[in-house]
Amino acid sequence: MVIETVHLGKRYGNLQALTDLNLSIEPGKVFGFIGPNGAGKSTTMLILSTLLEQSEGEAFVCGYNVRKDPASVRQSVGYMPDFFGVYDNLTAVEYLEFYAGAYKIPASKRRALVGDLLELVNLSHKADAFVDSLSRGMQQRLGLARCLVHDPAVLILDEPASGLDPRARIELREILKQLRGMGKTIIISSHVLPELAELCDDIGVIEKGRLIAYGSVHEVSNRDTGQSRMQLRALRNLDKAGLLLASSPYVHQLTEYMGGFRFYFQGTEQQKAELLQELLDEQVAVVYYGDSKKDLEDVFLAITEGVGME
Ligand SMILES: Nc1ncnc2c1ncn2[C@@H]1O[C@H](COP(=O)(O)OP(=O)(O)OP(=O)(O)O)[C@@H](O)[C@H]1O
Repeated sequence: MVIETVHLGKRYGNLQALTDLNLSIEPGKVFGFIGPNGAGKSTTMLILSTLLEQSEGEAFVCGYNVRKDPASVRQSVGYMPDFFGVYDNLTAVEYLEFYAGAYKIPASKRRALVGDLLELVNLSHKADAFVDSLSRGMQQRLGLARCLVHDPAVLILDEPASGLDPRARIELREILKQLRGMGKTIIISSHVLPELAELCDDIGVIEKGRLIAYGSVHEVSNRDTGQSRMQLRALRNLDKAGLLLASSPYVHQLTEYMGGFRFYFQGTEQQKAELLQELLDEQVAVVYYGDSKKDLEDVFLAITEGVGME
């Protein structure tokens, strides 16, 4: 395991911000940490980055104990806080060279390293721009480059997509996919699930300091309700599709939606595949048949509903 927490807990005075957190993240995986504001995501990430000491339990990064061997953990981790300041009067190159120096990268190697990093985060064209003149999306990407200067095995990214417009989010996601392809283990937090669904191997949902769901995106999405929200779009024979769906024992709460239907499917993957085959046999010109993405948000709301309310 690259990251492991064992009965991890954190108290701030009287407030128990994190309770009995047990996580195991394998090498090369992207783990999405989801929860509303104040759930304990940042607290966990700060502990794993050695910037905050836990009150209970243990945490390990690349086999190093965060409390006993923080220097080794820091060499293994690139941490991006949810808010970071950028310095005025520094260009993107100078900014990254400064951090490369802080990580004791030899001066002779810094220029080439910074060039590579800027290319990775699509900022080569802004190398000599002042950092405070960059857009929010570009600053986020520069922040990502900053936490890569020492080539860490693990990236811990606290809400990296917050405050970004859709295009900037997509750009960030593409870069994260590249980093995943390079074998990095990534923990990324968000208070919205759909944003992470595509990127993550596993997700954990945290609420009031407790992990309340943990597993693959698919497992967590279907866990609570035991059913998945589906969407069908078709070009022709929609009336036939409607009749077929309405008569299926697996389909519930069928509604028309954007040139097709939305419905809840209660059944196995095999039964899902058979239903699609029946639609095709009826000459329904299917252009989309799959999970209704937007609804992952509903799942999140359903899972977290009532947690922490006595
Ligand atoms: N330094 C601190 N002192 C006291 N309480 C704190 C401190 N930092 C965080 N908390 C509290 O601990 C709880 C967890 O906060 P945390 O920042 O870990 O949540 P989060 O899930 O990261 O939320 P956000 O998305 O808002 O950052 C919250 O109730 C918060 O108010």
